[in-house]
Amino acid sequence: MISMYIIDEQNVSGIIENYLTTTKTDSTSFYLKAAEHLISYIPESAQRITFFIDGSQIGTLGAAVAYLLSRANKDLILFVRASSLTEETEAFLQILEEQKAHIYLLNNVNQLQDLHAVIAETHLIVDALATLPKTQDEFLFVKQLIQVINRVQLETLAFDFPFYANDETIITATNIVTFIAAKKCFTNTHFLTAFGQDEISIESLDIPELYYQDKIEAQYIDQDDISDILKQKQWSITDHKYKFGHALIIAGNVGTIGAALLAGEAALKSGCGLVSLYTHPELANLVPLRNPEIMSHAYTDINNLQVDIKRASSILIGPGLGITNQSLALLELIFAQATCPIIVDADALTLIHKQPQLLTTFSYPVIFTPHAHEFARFTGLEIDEISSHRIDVAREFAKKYNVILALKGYQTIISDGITTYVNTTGNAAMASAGMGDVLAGIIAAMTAKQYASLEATIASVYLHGACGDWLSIEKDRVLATEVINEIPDRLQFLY
Ligand SMILES: NC(=O)C1=CN([C@@H]2O[C@H](COP(=O)(O)OP(=O)(O)OC[C@H]3O[C@@H](n4cnc5c(N)ncnc54)[C@H](OP(=O)(O)O)[C@@H]3O)[C@@H](O)[C@H]2O)[C@@H](O)CC1
Ligand SMILES: Nc1ncnc2c1ncn2[C@@H]1O[C@H](COP(=O)(O)OP(=O)(O)O)[C@@H](O)[C@H]1O
Repeated sequence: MISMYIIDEQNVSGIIENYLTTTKTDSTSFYLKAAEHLISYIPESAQRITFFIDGSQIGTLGAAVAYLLSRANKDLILFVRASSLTEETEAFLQILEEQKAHIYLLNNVNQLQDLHAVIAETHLIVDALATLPKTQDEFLFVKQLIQVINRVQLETLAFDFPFYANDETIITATNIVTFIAAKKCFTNTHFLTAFGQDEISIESLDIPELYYQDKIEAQYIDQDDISDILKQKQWSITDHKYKFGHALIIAGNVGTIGAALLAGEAALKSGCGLVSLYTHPELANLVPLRNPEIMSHAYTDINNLQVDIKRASSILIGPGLGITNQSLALLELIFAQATCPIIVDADALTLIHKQPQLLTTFSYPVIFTPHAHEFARFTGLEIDEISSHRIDVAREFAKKYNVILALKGYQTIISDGITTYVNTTGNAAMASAGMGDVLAGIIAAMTAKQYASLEATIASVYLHGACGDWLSIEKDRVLATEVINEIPDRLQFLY
């Protein structure tokens, strides 16, 4: 993990400025001290180095590193993209100019034609750009600049984050050193596809958390967080099954009874005391043949269902349920009568979209677990919009509907609208049918065991991914049932 906290990349300059002003730190000394650390990221073998800097504080860090490198007799070319520079950058550039570094002001598209040839002669690119384009002209300029830089295919060190024009046009950095904390752009799907966490190092710049705590957008979940959550519940040798909670699951249909079984089995393996499954009338009798621990009923048995709704300590609705009027009626019944946390997954997410008034009436915790496609269907947002702003869209949705949202995928985002978490477990070997049904079953168990809903969701998402990571050490593909069987061991390990 690179850092626990995630901040917006556009806040870094302000945080540095505020820190320098508040602490009355001498800014030149600050940048030079930071540059002394940063210089260790420059390979010894790179003799000719191209810098791209701008008017941001990141640009100043670039200029400070260039200044130190010029004293080490490196050959430097600096391209400066800015209408105004910080005082410190101006001062560093003045010295660099005196020391015969090549400095070019980069403000004209025509200059880009010759840029490729100039950069190609060097051994390393340092991307110290951080000011995102504000106008269409700037955007077009930056886009072309990035394309030229990427075409050279040189080793590229990015300061803070690889500079980007949009999701498709990002500097293809080979190394990233990020400042203060991790950056929000790192959680976007395009970035996650382009860069691995291994390529990212962090330098705190010795700025204490106090100076950015109000800018924290999200935090990565780590193993210690999960252990702390799990340890909140200690079980006694005299406990009976009701102490471990009763999960009520409404799931499955003709052709998708598997989803219901996966959720039910996952709930049991996650330590739930009892699981009651309500499913399609033709399938209810088949459930015990596969899993005798699960109590199964037809979802048309409304009298029994109403009793179980009152007895349940968590209710999961949706996996494989089907998008039918019957399912919608069940959803309405649950929302009307529940007194415990509800997990809304899969088809129930699609159905609830048709009855949004349900989301204005509940008084118990509600947990939504959409994948990106289900989330797009619900919100009307484009998949691209979701992929580019995963933290923002998850937080805003959770806040708007007063629910806990787990936006699934690589690095699942979990938010209650106030605090947002980014999961650090799970991998593409888990991209197989029924994997989300298993997660829903784990969350049903954790909430049934009376963990607070947000903490139950975080712990479940982490545990689910940890099972997948463990299994994928020896396998390229991981099945949903394999994850279920791994749950008890991983759970014990995390305790
Ligand atoms: N054994 C069983 O009984 C099983 C039963 N199941 C049950 O089936 C029901 C339907 O669930 P479902 O998610 O497959 O279909 P649905 O919501 O219509 O989405 C379809 C489109 O969404 C997309 N997409 C899909 N996943 C995505 C992702 N992770 N992240 C992003 N996008 C994703 C993809 O579109 P694409 O990206 O290819 O354009 C795809 O074409 C549900 O009740 C479930 O519980 C399944 O769990 C399987 C095992
Ligand atoms: N590439 C991936 N990296 C990490 N986790 C993944 C990846 N692909 C899928 N998963 C996880 O697997 C689960 C898939 O859920 P979902 O798409 O609802 O599956 P299904 O509908 O088949 O049950 C989610 O928890 C998701 O986070």
